[in-house]
Amino acid sequence: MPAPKPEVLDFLLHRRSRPAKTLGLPVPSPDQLQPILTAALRTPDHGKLEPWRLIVLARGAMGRLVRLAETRADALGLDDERRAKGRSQFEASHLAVVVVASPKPSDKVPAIEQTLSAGAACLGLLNAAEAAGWGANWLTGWPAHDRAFLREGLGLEDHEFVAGIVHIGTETIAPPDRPRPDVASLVKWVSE
Ligand SMILES: Cc1cc2nc3c(=O)[nH]c(=O)nc-3n(C[C@H](O)[C@H](O)[C@H](O)COP(=O)(O)O)c2cc1C
Repeated sequence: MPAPKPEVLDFLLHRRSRPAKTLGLPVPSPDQLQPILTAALRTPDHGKLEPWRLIVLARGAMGRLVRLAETRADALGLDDERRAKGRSQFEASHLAVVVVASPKPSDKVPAIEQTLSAGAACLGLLNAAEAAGWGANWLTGWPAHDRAFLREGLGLEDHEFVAGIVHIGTETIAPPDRPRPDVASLVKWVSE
């Protein structure tokens, strides 16, 4: 049995996101981000298909994405609230990592399992960022589901999609934790 790592278990018992709009400067440097990305991609992956890839959005990319979100909101006829939501995550962000689900053709590994692996990479990214002392938040929003935004803004191919846009930065305030699940009501033990 591997040696217990109580500090790691304690971390997992208390890990939490920080709202993207409360994340400020500084953000991780490329060198600081590298182990976080490496940890994120050390994710369970049935068949070693690597059905994901990452796009790091630096501050310089955000203005272009804000403008594209505006253009797409016009094209889609979105109301002011939806328009502002689509824009705001890029407006407020200094650094984000897009986890792109990039499914691979496989007779053995169903598409859903490849999607789950991409989701696991998102959680790995969140946890690694927090473990490294940063705040992070996993968002999507309508632009993450808009094919034109994905193609023009992020260069995704048509078979690819966004599993998550994980914003990373420095915590400025610590809002109260959200209520957590009642574990007993969600776990069933089966013994025979
Ligand atoms: C796939 C996915 C997409 C999400 N997209 C959004 C979003 O667009 N906007 C939002 O406010 N929260 C979104 N959330 C929820 C946030 O990540 C939220 O902060 C998170 O559930 C808090 O969880 P934690 O504190 O356990 O990390 C999303 C969560 C998941 C799993």
